[in-house]
Amino acid sequence: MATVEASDSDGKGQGAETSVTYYRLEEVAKRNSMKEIWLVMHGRVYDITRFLNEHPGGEEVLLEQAGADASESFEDVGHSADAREMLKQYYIGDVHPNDLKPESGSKQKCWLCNPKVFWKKRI
Ligand code: HEM
Repeated sequence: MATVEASDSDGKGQGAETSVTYYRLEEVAKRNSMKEIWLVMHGRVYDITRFLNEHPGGEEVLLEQAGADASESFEDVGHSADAREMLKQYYIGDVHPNDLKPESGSKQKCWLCNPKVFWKKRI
């Protein structure tokens, strides 16, 4: 785990300072039980231990994703704006930059599916 001070200010002491804690994926992977459950979603780490019993979709689906990247499953369900808002209260930090991989489902991923990029590549 590493904590880095990030600042929105112009360096003159103005603006809100925030500190981000970075977690390695191997650290997240250890939190995979009912006792402690963390998830990664879109590069962010969430400690959802206290949410387990409250999840409207049940605890089983969360346990299946425990300690792993649940971005795709979360999006597949088509969670509401309320659900996305709820996420904030469980946020504990970001995935360490060295462990970040390109988001699956990104527009860049499938150039064949994107006519503009497809034609560019052919020329
Ligand atoms: C901390 C992360 C999550 C939060 C805050 C959350 C929140 C919610 C909420 C509020 C609902 C009610 C429906 C809605 O408002 O969209 C819901 C339903 C559901 N969630 Fe999640 N969820 C989370 C993660 C997940 C994950 C990782 C899965 C993985 C499969 C999942 C699967 C489901 C399912 C299957 C339903 C039921 C959908 C239905 O009955 O139509 N959720 N969740």
